[in-house]
Amino acid sequence: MTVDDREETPSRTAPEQSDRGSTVELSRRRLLGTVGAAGVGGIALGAVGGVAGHAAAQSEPAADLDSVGRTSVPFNGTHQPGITTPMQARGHLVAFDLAPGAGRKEAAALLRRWSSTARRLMAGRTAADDSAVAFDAGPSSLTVTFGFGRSFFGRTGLEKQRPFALDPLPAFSSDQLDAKRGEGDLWVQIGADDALVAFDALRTLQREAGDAARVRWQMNGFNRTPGATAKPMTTRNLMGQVDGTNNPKESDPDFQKRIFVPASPADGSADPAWMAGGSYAVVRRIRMLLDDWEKLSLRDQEQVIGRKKSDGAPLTGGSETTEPALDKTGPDGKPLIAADAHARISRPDQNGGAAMLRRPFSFHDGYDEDGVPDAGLLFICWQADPMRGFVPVQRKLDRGDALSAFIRHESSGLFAVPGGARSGEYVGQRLLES
Ligand SMILES: C=CC1=C(C)c2cc3[nH]c(cc4nc(cc5[nH]c(cc1n2)c(C)c5CCC(=O)O)C(CCC(=O)O)=C4C)c(C)c3C=C
Ligand SMILES: [Fe+2]
Repeated sequence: MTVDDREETPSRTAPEQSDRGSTVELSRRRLLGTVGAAGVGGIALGAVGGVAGHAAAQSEPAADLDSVGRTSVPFNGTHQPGITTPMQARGHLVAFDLAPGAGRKEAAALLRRWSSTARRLMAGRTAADDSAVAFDAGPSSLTVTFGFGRSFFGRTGLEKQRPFALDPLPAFSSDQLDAKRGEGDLWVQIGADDALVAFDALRTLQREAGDAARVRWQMNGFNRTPGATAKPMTTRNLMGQVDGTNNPKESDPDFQKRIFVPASPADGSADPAWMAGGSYAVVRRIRMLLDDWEKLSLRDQEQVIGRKKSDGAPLTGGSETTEPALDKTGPDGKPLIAADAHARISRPDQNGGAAMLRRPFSFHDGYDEDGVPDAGLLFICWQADPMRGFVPVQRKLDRGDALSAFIRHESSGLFAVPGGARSGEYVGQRLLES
C-alpha cells in the first residue's frame, strides 16, 4: 500500500532556492490536481484521505505569508529532510516506544500515517480537523525526520534487518546518562522557523501515534531565527561561541560518502539495502555548566575552544573561515591553539579522518532550585557510520578535551534514519515491507 502523494510538491522550495515574491506559488501539478477544483487561498478541498483512514479535508497554505512562512522544504527526496536543511529556529525531538502488543503491522501503519501527515504539514496544508495552532503561518520550513532505534527491530521481528551500525555506542568515562531520556524504538526530529508550526507538528504526530506507540522522552530546542542577521551567519550556542564553522559542506567531494549511506550499498556492505540514502543520527543532551563557564575570562574561554568568541576565527589569526595554523607558537613557545583545545582535537585530521555533520539545537528547560540553568546543547550529528564519525571523536574528547569541565552528557540516542520517501512511498517502507 502506498501513501497518497498527490500533494508532494511544495509551495516553495528551500530558502536558497526561493524567490521573494509575496504570493504563494502553486505548482502546475497542484493547480491541475487539486486547486482547480476548489480555488486558491485557504479553501478546503474536500476529502483527500486514502491513508489509513485519514480523510480530513485539506486546504492550501495561507495566502498572506511573508518569506519565513512561505518557505517550504520538500518531503520526498533521496534523503529525508532535516539533515542538510539549513538549521531552523525551533526544534522538537521526540522518541516513542511501540505499545505492548504493537508489532510490524502497527509500525507500518503508523509510519504510513506519519509520512502522509508530515508531507501535508511540510507543504503548509492544514486539515479541517487540525487544531488551528499552525493556521496563518504557512510551512515555515517545517521538516519532519523519522528514525529507528535498536530496540525497534526486536519489537517488530525485523532483527535480521537491523544494521550493525546500531550496535550500542561505547560508554565514555564522562557520561552521566539518564536511560529514561535516551534511545527509544522510534525517533522523530521536527524543525521549523515558526514555534507554533513546530509545536503543531509535534502534537499532531503524537496524537496520530494513537494506540500504536507512546512517548518515551521529548526535548525542545532553538536556534537563531533566520533573517535576524543581515546576511546568513553561523549560529551561536549558549556559551556564546560561533558553533558550526567547520562542518562538512555539501560541496565537499566526500560529503555524500561521509554523511549518507550510498544509494546502492555495494555488495558486502555492512548496511542493509533499506538504508540506501539514509544516515545515522547520534543525539546527546549535553548540559552546559554555565555558572562555571561564565567565571572564566574571555581569554581562557577562547583557549578552551581554540577560536575567538567575537567572530569564531582561529586563535592563530584570520577570519572565521581561515584554516587554523595548528603549529604556530606564541612568544612563550607554546602553541597558540592549545593541545587540548576542543576545535583542535575534534578535527578529522586528528581522528583518522572521522567526520560528522553537526546540526544541533540549544535548549533551556528553566532553572533548578539553586538557580542553576538547565541549559545546553541538543547535540545531533549525522554520519554514514557512527564508528567513523561520532565514536572516535567522542573517544578523543573524553580523554582530554578542555571543554569537558564545562559540559555534562546527560542522555544519548542512536538512530537509523532511512533514505527519503519516494513519490507514493512512506518513510521506512523498504524496511517494513521487505
Ligand atoms: C563528539 C563530537 C562532538 C561533541 C560531543 C561536541 C560538543 C560540543 N562542541 C561545542 C562547541 C564547538 N565545537 C566546535 C567544533 C567541533 N566540534 C566537533 C565535535 C563535537 N563537539 C567537531 C567535529 C568540530 C569541528 C572540528 C573541526 O573540524 O575544526 C566549535 C568550533 C567551531 C566549529 O567548527 O563549529 C565549537 C565552538 C560545544 C559547546 C559542545 C557541547 C556542548
Ligand atoms: Fe564541538
